[in-house]
Amino acid sequence: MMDRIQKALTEKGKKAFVPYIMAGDGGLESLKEKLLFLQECGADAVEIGIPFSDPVADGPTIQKAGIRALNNGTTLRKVLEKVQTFKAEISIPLILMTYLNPLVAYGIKKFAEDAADAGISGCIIPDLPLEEEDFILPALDEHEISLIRLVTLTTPVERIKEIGSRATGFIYAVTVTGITGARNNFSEDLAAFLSSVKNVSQVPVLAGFGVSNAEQVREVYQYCDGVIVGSRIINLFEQEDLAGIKQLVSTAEGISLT
Ligand SMILES: O=P(O)(O)OC[C@@H](O)[C@@H](O)c1c[nH]c2ccccc12
Repeated sequence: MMDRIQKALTEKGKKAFVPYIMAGDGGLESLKEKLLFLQECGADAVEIGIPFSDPVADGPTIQKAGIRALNNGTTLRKVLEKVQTFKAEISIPLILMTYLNPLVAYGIKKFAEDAADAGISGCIIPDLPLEEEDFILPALDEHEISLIRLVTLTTPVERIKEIGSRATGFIYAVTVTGITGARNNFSEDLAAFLSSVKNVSQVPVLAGFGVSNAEQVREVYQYCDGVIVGSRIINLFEQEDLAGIKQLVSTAEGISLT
């Protein structure tokens, strides 16, 4: 059965565009406004980052956004409380990106309950290994929150298969070796990598890390079902370039799935 995320990413028949924003960057008050704007631009889902003091996978742009958010007192609890107040106005799935530590500190069961209450559809937990999923999956399942799993260019084939068979929502294919942030070009192995992930996946495969302009979006669309753009979106919001965001998100329009 398709979950909410999978449905949202496929029902329009076009490639998916999923922006990432850091909750609390620019003040938690701006979160609603940003989400409504991205929804209006045609984003198919939004990934909301929870700021954390040791963000091991984050590049400079996301790290700085995280520091700004932490400095103005943003916490997982405040984000969930805030999103709960305007969830009725958001129709696209919201996916939380958080490291494990804030979840454990919050309490897994309580987190799943409060996230569901805030209308959250999925979670990305980059430092949760496949082998350790069991202590969190039952709580997420109970509240119909999908766990989004990551694969990278260095993930062994057997492991990609295992992830493909467990996948819910979408598979997050990391297109570079290293941290988030803009890149000039992708690995030569990108096409083969994304195709191999697609071959074993029942759910859409979205590529992210280093995708920062329309040309790169179109390039990765050749090999997968959608894209996630973080650092560039954060920069454009910082520059208050809303037209630039609108234009970038609309790259997906008219590019059909398959
Ligand atoms: O910023 P980029 O290069 O566009 O990549 C997306 C990324 O920022 C976002 O999905 C993300 C931010 N932090 C992460 C940590 C792990 C996995 C993914 C993420």
